[in-house]
Amino acid sequence: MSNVESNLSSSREPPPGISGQWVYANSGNDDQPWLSLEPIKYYTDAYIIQDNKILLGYKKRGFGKDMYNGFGGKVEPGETSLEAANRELQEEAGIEAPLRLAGSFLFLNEGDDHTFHIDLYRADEYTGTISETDEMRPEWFAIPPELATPQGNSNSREEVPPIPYDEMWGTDHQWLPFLMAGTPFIGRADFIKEGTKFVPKRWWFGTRDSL
Ligand SMILES: CNc1ncnc2c1ncn2[C@@H]1O[C@H](COP(=O)(O)OP(=O)(O)OP(=O)(O)O)[C@@H](O)[C@H]1O
Repeated sequence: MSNVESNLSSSREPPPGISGQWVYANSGNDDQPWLSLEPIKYYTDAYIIQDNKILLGYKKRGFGKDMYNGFGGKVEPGETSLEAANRELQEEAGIEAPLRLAGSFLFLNEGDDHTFHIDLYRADEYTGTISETDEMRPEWFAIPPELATPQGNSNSREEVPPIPYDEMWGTDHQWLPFLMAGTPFIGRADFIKEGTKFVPKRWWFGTRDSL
């Protein structure tokens, strides 16, 4: 096998920390070394999808400040990941929803003493009134036309802006389409910090037909 072929086939293999039967979906900066895995801390992010729109929150303080993200946070001791996702959705957006696991990924940031394991949840309905909190400002964005479904009311979709990927984590555009399509996914994203910015160093995502 030539070097080019062996690099290509190894970049399609799941990275350290990822196991199970996953089909390669995308990767980037495959020539970069992976960071070394650190002890894992568990986090959640939750997304509401309705009428071909997705609800994101603009983070007003703390980690990820000034970026749009799902509603979520740390899994506290004694909680399951799903319990944490429900609690954080209530705390940060003021709503309740029948969240379902959509995928997960590992996030490493150079120099950090831990690896983030982030479970991503989705619900297609919610109860309560979406409310701005100290931490998050909720806003609706349009699902891209290729992922929009006929069930949704597309008129309201046209009244909101497209997903603001340039104000989100640098690898979100690699996996958020899987969450919106309902395709289970897993992955890993390593970042380096340049000044105050987090820059993707290397990433890999895989999918499968069902969880
Ligand atoms: C590529 N990297 C990433 N991509 C997408 N989302 C990421 C992320 N890295 C962290 N996140 C999310 O950012 C929130 C931080 O949580 P954070 O606010 O610190 O937690 P929590 O609310 O428990 O904290 P406080 O109680 O306020 O300290 C939490 O939803 C977590 O999933």
